[in-house]
Amino acid sequence: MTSTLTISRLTKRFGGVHALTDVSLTVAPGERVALLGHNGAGKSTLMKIILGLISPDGGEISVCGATPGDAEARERVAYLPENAAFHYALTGLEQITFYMRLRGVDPKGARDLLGRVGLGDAATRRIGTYSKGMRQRVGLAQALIGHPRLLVLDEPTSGLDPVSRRDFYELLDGLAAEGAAILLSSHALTEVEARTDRLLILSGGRMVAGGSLSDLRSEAALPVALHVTAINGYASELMEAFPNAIQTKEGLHLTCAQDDKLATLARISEMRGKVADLEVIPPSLEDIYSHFSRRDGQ
Ligand SMILES: Nc1ncnc2c1ncn2[C@@H]1O[C@H](COP(=O)(O)OP(=O)(O)OP(=O)(O)O)[C@@H](O)[C@H]1O
Repeated sequence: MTSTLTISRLTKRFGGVHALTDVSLTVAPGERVALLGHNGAGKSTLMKIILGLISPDGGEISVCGATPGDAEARERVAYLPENAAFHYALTGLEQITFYMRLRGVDPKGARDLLGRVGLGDAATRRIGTYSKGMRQRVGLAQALIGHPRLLVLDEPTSGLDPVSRRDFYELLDGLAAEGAAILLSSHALTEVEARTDRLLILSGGRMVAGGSLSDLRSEAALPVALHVTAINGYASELMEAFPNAIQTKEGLHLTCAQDDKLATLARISEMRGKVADLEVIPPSLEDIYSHFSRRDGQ
């Protein structure tokens, strides 16, 4: 399938700052891709280049087959900034009608668009009375004008409560199911783990990792943690069998390499008469993320 967004060896400098170095990525139609990275990693720079707001120093980029900033690309790409600001005195309906006119789209569809993002009932209320979650929805409605093929969303759920976040991702799921490609930046790791198809990690302007969580997990090969709860009175016997473990109130805590996981489990299983419970804790997305971010010397 032809990618909606194709970036190859993109480079951008600001004076002595290497904001992006050799960055390559693709986003296919219907794919939801999360862009992760520490502050200053280069996420906004990458988004600005995709939107055609700034030019790269090197590399190639194609948005729906066009060059960013061209009329064709601008028509097909939508952007939602982290804190979308609207005129507080306008109603949602007035605001979206205004944007539709600006984009040369028939504003008759404004109410439907607001209904689609769950603002049908609030359409004629002033935006000044909306909650942050509702304002984000106005931003999304604005981004959806003209059926964009690529949505670029800058930390779209920051500041939203868990229910609003879930609703927001449900909207994105629907758009992706219709074939829109979605690239969103986020610092909320556990959230994007569950709600996107692929994660990309930028660190110091370089793309240091990319793939599904399980791809990243196996590439990082971080140790697995095991919590063993001892049957009353057997904690010290278990400690003797695993001298490198840390003794806890209920039993012991040990770590082992991914490759040793089954062998370690087998050893614990041999001691089942002394073990009340066992919990295997895989590395979290935070662990995996710090692993890749650190690898670049950050
Ligand atoms: N216009 C500019 N002039 C000079 N340096 C810049 C400019 N824009 C970005 N930079 C630098 O480029 C690097 C990447 O910045 P960028 O804003 O892309 O990071 P980011 O990943 O979006 O960070 P954050 O998560 O904090 O928003 C940083 O070192 C930043 O200071």
